[in-house]
Amino acid sequence: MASLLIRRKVSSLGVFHTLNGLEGNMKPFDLRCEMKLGPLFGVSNKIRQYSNSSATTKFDFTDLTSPHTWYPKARRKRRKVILHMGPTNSGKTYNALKRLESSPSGIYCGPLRLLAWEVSKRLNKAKVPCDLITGQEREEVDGAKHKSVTVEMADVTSDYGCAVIDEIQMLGCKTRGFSFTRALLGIAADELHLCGDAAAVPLIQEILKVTGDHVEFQCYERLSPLVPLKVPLGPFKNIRTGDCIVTFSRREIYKLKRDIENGGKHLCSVVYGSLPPETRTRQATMFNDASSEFDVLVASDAIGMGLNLNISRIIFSTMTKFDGTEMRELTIPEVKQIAGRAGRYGSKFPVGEVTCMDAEDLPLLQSSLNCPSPTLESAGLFPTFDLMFMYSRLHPKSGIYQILEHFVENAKLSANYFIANCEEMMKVAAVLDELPLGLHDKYLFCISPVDMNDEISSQGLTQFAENYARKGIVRLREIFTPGTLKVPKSPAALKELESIHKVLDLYVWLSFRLEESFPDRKLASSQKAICSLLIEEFLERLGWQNPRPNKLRLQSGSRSLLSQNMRQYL
Ligand SMILES: Nc1ncnc2c1ncn2[C@@H]1O[C@H](COP(=O)(O)OP(=O)(O)OP(=O)(O)O)[C@@H](O)[C@H]1O
Repeated sequence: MASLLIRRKVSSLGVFHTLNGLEGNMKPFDLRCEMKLGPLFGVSNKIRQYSNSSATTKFDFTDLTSPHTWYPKARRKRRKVILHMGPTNSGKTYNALKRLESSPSGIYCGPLRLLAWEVSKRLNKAKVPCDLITGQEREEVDGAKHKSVTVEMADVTSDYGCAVIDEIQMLGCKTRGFSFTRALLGIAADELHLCGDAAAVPLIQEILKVTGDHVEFQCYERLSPLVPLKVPLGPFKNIRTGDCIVTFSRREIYKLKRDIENGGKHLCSVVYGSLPPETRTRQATMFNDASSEFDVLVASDAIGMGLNLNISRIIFSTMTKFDGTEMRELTIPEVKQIAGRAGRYGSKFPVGEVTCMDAEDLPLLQSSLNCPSPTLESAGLFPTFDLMFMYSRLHPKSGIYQILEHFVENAKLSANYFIANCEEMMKVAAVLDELPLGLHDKYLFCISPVDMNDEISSQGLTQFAENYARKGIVRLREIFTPGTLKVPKSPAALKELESIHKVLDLYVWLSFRLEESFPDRKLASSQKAICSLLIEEFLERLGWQNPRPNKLRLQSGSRSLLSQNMRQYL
């Protein structure tokens, strides 16, 4: 029987997650349904507690209109919520962390592993023992009553004196926003400090109207000026000490570093998302240290949040980035966030400057800095495990893929919320359904922050899929008549093909993502490409529609070469 407090460790991905069993849905509940479900997972008393005994309305698992009721522990408190709102470099986080430090217990939830890492270091240094919990690591400190976590790891089952959620405007993020919403609604703290852009204020106020919390504001002004320059950088000889050139791919970072260092005047530190925190800190320290020769920084937008660096001038090498799906222009908040790193208060440079490498990018830079960030309209939401579990008991044949699909298609939401973009989760879900795992493990794998830009976690997941892909290829050789691609007709064989297809498809997708993020890696590209071609063959011959046309992005040269070689594998 499931206990109310489910606490598990998924060691293969280093994920630790706590979930409050039935977090309580205070909706009318069909008692017949309770009778059926309650004994199965030992929560009938809990359900009864939140159910209306006179109600006869059928319980609708896809009704997500009152997510605040999922967190009874937080609802039992009248939390004091302090909104620290203002531009970058205005001291919002500084003030919130001061409160956290002086509180008898607390939790910091940040958007980046590096920020969680910095806050835990800072608190421990200030003799406030603090655990560090992220998707990659769990470092426990003796006697710690404080935790510094990435927001996905926020604990909604414990009581805290103080909690800080940094960069709260990210609750509008399509993919990760739901974790910020969960932390906002679910953390049971006497004081909850929210730091971020003022664009999130109306939405947060709306969301908190129903929680009974007491809301206060602290508004901030930038602590040092930021000056947009009217001229672009021009040639690399114009680079000077304290410059930070921002670009969005690792390949481009190293190319810029080479180009600048070839000029013979500067050495460059580099900072990007997938560097281990220790390495990033070393690179940042070298750059911050006036006596070091590394006086220029080349970085990705990983410097955009929270990091305090001695940057005098931010130079955008481009104003477009690939966001995992397409190339697009930087958004206003992204431009502000990155530009805001120049001239940090207390750094060597009291005034920050910002420009672009190319003159044609200047108008977009200027307009983005001059416009207020668009007001956030809605926050991400994702059903809790309890809701999925209950749904699965009534539909025992559904895998997690189908359950997710059902929730995405049928979720009922209030105007303040949108359902999280589950595209990536569903790709993982499709593979998980082929594996002998329980629903809870599958759920954890799906919502785990497997950062596909992080080499270790993405590689882990890819290897996981690869093993199954290999088995799939072996099986394909058995199913197909050697030398031909004649498709068997029996429903069982077709079903099997469909599941092999799912695994191969996921494997190929993961491999391409991995290669995109880490171009230096030598992946087994021929095997990957063969999988890709097999998938296309299946789709064509079975008349299935390719759900992601053009996503596999096989170059045409290697395509025809592999097409020739493919038959030997069948
Ligand atoms: N009262 C203060 N005394 C000393 N240093 C301060 C004070 N307020 C802020 N700072 C310093 O100013 C810098 C910017 O502060 P902080 O990181 O809190 O800004 P922020 O508004 O959260 O910015 P961002 O949104 O860009 O992360 C930090 O280096 C911080 O330590």
